Amino acid sequence: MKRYLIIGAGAIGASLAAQFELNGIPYLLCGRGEQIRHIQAHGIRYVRPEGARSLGLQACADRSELVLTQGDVLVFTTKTQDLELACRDWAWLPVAGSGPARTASELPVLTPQNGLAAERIALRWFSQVYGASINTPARYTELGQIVVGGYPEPGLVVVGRYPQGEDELAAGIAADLCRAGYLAESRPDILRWKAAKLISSVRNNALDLFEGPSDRLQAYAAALAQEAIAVLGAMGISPARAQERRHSVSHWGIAPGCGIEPGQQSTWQSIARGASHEVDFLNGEIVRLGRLYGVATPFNQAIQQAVGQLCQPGRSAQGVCRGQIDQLLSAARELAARAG
Ligand SMILES: NC(=O)C1=CN([C@@H]2O[C@H](COP(=O)(O)OP(=O)(O)OC[C@H]3O[C@@H](n4cnc5c(N)ncnc54)[C@H](OP(=O)(O)O)[C@@H]3O)[C@@H](O)[C@H]2O)C=CC1
Ligand SMILES: CC(C)(CO)C(=O)C(=O)O
Repeated sequence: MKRYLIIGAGAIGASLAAQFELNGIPYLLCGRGEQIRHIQAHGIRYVRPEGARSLGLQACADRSELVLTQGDVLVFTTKTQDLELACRDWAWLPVAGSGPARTASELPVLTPQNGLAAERIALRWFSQVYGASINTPARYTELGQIVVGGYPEPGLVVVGRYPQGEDELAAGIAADLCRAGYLAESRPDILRWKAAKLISSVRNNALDLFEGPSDRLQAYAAALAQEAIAVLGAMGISPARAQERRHSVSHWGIAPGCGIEPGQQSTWQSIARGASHEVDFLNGEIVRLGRLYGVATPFNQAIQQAVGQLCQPGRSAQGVCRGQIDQLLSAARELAARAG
């Protein structure tokens, strides 16, 4: 029987676990630190637009106590910057039973991270990697509480074998996610779906940390997205269009007043908690790919650099650091002039 081992008890991991718990899908949430200890002791306060409830979750704080089985699917729900370490920690764990998998590296893994880097990272250790693009407004900023504002379904998910292909397992995972309440589907071209999500991540996430006149913020957002589109074009990737979804999603959105505020996406949340941020794998991924494919990316480079400088290690978790859009614009123009 299939069981989902969800590794990382943050916004995505704990909300997936909550949906699995509520809908009878076998899972175990494997986390670290005080968050998972708190979940083991008290469960979570799960806040949805319909209301908040206390929910006990199947949780594990120590993977050495765990027996992996042939039906396990590993779902890595760490931020991209933490994925390599998580893969190394899990790949060589033994798998019980007489099936084909002897170590976890032979079990399927699912990578719902934003960006394009996660699947490449996971493939170094795992032979069956399934990418996922997940659109779910989920918030983890308080110990023991997860808010998910997607309504009526918690979120939209596309799953596919990486680098491409559609198979029974991808279809089975999508079916389980549908049973868990998501609008989910499997597709043979997961890279195109992740590329489409990356455009919106580079447009919005890091810019949540900047303030200034809204027309300049909007113009900067458009420039970030244009660079991403140019880089993806140079790579020969045509991002998936919303109309390609098999489900109609026109009814779906973020419920007003649900506790998810505009401008507080996953990067903002990491910084609000004093945790490390993912910008080097979002805007930084566009910069890296731009360097590989010969596309200038001064706007993404300037924001990656500015966030890196704003969020030096060891900073306090009190208050989210803010940059000024005008300074960011000047830095991007200078980089563009230098690039010629
Ligand atoms: N939040 C959102 O609304 C959305 C997020 N995403 C994407 O999903 C991914 C996850 O984001 P999100 O859930 O917000 O991130 P969070 O920071 O909320 O959660 C990640 C969790 O993983 C834990 N973790 C890190 N390394 C390990 C490890 N080795 N073993 C066990 N646990 C570990 C972290 O612990 P610790 O707190 O100790 O660091 C943290 O609790 C990102 O790629 C993000 O871009 C996609 C769509 C929406
Ligand atoms: C915009 C959002 C909430 C969509 O899922 C997201 O991906 C993030 O916060 O990084």
